[in-house]
Amino acid sequence: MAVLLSVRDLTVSFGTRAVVDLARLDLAEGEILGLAGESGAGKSLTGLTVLGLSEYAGARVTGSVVLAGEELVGARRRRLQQLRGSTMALIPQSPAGAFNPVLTVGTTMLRALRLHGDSRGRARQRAAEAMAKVRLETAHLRRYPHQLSGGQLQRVAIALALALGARLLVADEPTSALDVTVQAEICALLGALRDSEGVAVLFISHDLAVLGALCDRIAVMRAGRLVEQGPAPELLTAPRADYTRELLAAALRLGSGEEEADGA
Ligand SMILES: Nc1ncnc2c1ncn2[C@@H]1O[C@H](COP(=O)(O)OP(=O)(O)OP(=O)(O)O)[C@@H](O)[C@H]1O
Repeated sequence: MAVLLSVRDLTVSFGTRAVVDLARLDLAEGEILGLAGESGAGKSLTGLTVLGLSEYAGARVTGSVVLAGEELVGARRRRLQQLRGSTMALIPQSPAGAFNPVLTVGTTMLRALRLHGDSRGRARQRAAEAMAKVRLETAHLRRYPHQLSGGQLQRVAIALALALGARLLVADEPTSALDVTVQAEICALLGALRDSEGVAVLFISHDLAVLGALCDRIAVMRAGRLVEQGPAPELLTAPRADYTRELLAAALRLGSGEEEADGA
């Protein structure tokens, strides 16, 4: 499969402190790559940097991030704005904050599509098509964000990205605010969209069980650096790095602790 995203020698720094230092990370078209690691490992900043957003947080970025053949590090803000939506999109942890509360989600979607150059008719058609892809009725477009559940709103956020034509979704803990059943539904949806639409997903999570169920490959980060990466089943069953083994052991302990709590 063709490479969609190629990261090389990427550093992200605040002052003199480099919090991300990634030698090499690739993502193919139609691939789901999980980014794992404990809190503070630099996962979110890596995602934000791919989206061209970390400079807004005051970070300095060096190295190379090539998306669909185009260098993003040092690209003009206006160009990055165009690419966010048309080629790449953020699927946030809490989509409620990403939607304007006083507009119906349909109005938000139509405005975004019109901003990216669609006619009114084309925008309506695309919005309806995208809602079908995320398996939501178009009637939901007439609702306000607070009238939708967290899972439905997350689907609308994904629909908006698809309607705009995004090829890469950067999903930063997109299911951690949802209950377990809805979490599984959103993961299944992302897997289905990879298969049917060929979208690629950079899926950021500290939850190895979620990553194992969804991802084609997993990359493990620690203190800003890549510890190891590989196909998900191999990495989870035969990790090479001690740190990955520690993360897996911690996840297992957490899992068994939850079972005890459930059984109590
Ligand atoms: N705006 C900022 N200014 C200074 N340091 C920051 C800023 N944003 C993040 N950092 C630091 O960068 C490091 C990486 O943060 P990041 O949010 O990417 O970690 P993470 O792996 O996503 O963690 P979590 O799972 O808790 O979200 C942390 O040490 C954090 O304190």
